[in-house]
Amino acid sequence: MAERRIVGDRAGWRIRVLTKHLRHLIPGTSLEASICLAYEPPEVNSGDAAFDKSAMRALLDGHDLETRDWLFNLMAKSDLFVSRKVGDKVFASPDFNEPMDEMRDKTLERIFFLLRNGVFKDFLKDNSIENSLKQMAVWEVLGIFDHALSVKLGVHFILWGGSIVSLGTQRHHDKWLRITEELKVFGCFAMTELGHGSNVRGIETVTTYDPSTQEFIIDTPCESAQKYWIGGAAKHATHTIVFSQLLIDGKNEGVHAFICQIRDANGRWCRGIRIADCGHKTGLNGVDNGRIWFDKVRIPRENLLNAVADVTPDGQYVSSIKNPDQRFGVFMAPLSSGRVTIAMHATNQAKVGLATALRYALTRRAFSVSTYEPEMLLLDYPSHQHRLLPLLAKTYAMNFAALDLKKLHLKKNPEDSKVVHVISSGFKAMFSWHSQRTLQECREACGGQGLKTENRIGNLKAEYDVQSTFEGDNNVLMQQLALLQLRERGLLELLDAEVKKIISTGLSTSEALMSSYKLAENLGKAFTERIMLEIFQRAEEQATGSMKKVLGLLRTLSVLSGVDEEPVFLRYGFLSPEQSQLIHREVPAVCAELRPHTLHLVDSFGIPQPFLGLIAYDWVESNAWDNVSGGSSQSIV
Ligand SMILES: Cc1cc2nc3c(=O)[nH]c(=O)nc-3n(C[C@H](O)[C@H](O)[C@H](O)COP(=O)(O)OP(=O)(O)OC[C@H]3O[C@@H](n4cnc5c(N)ncnc54)[C@H](O)[C@@H]3O)c2cc1C
Repeated sequence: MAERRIVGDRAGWRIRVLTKHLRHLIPGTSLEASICLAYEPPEVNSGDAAFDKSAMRALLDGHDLETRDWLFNLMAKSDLFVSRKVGDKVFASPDFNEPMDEMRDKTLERIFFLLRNGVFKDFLKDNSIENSLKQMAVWEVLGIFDHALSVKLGVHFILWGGSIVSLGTQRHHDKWLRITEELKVFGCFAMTELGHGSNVRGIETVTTYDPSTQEFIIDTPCESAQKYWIGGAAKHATHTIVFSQLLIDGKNEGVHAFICQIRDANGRWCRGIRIADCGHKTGLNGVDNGRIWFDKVRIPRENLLNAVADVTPDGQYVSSIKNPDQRFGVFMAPLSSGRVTIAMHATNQAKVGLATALRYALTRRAFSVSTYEPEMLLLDYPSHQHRLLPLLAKTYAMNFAALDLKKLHLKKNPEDSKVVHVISSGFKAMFSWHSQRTLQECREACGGQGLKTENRIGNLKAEYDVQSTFEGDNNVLMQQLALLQLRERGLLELLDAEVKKIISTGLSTSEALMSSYKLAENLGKAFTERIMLEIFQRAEEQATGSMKKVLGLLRTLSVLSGVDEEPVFLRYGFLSPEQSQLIHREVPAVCAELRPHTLHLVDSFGIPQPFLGLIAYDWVESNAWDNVSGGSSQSIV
């Protein structure tokens, strides 16, 4: 019966689509059903959900569902965010065909629209965990719309504002937080230099102190010390946090952070400041990245962010942290928040890509098993399931892990900082790599449609590509991770043996660790995956019935496929060849079991239709003639 109902729905649907087409093209035509259109909405090719999708969505999002829906809705109703309307559907996405300057101005316009609508209210003045979680929900939703928008705001609120909160004291909070929240100042974060990116300790900007005027003097002593890539600096920022070596009485006290104004109220550079544009990028052109030189710029003594170190009016250096390594660690703290945000964004991008590609796989048919048989749905090919469903399972695992990380980060005590640093570094690196890999697979899984701007996936890849290198380069983070404190036994023992062997040849410990980089990186991955598995199991405990069963399948698939694709397990003898073969056979079986749940699993992401990519079905259903008319796809608003 159920089968007959679905077949009936399909036939009815085809007739409706054809009717629409032919009436439009040849008014008055008499119509018959035809099989020439092989697209059906994804819902036709999925049964009813075996679990409660709203409960699954609540488990995935974890907090602030109302805020998320309110913001999605606010954007989907504004022409500033909607690039295209197709029949009764709207598609919210930036126009990536706009010239760079227009994209940057549009980002700013969107920010002020959000400000007028109260989106940033109490973002910095209210430090409660509830308010911080709400902010994170806002970043997530904005990031689903556009990475440039979330980066530009992230630089202003998380890096500039967050540095003032965590590295500054009351006098800084009183002076800067309210005007930051109201966007009366626009802040940026100048850490990276042309000569030093990953190695922040090596930066060459120098700050000295003049007791006669009670001012600091910031200087760019050479070309490699110019600040580079500074988000917001090229056009809009009025102020920056500058990271610089602090020289007191000729002694280098290490990297410190200062507040410095770079533009006046008319947008002109302040005295001693020079700024240049980093120019067009392969993605993220809605952000104005710039270069800054400081030519002996004078700032008041109070502009040193002095939570852990200060300079007295007569020029004495004082610090509550004597150990320079620990002090440096504190100054890097704002980057932890950035890494938590990247872990969330990376998960969400994978979700948008998968929701789009899996919906496509549930509408698109290609080839028949035998002549006269209907063509098969892409998602019914085991190979297609094998390409996409393990990525879906891993994305679920990442979702729970990112949610856990957010809470760990917001609730941390000072003594937890190192743990948060290690976990956020591992998650940031693994998730951003996973997201890029997923988007590429999704783009290919949509065939030619994957290249269409409206499909979103290609642009997401370009816009989010930078995640693997900023806020700590992934490769560097993964090695640091392993060296710090991890105890993944098998790999750790191997690493230990290898390092000792190299040292016995006369090399230093650092040199030995450097040449054992592959083992160190694998150790980092093993650690991260184990933590993710533990978090997944905890999330599963909150579910019951069918939902628990489906989550169990996803967990199994994420672990099995992770092991299956990672030759390190076999190479180092953690798995026998027989175990490896068994896993290899199990992955397709679990994929097949998950297949009926696919649409409901991506629906549970809670990402509304306007924020997903346009799939082939959308074109057939309501838009086939728009393209024929020759208009640019971005101009039909
Ligand atoms: C779009 C964009 C926006 C940015 N926004 C800001 C901003 O607002 N503020 C800011 O301060 N910075 C910003 N940055 C800079 C960013 O943080 C740096 O690019 C990043 O830290 C990497 O530094 P780098 O580019 O100098 O790379 P490098 O440090 O030169 O690294 C190059 C390569 O060398 C490898 N490598 C480096 N060290 C090691 C090692 N020890 N062992 C093995 N391999 C190593 C890395 O893995 C990497 O693959 C931004 C960058 C971009 C592209």
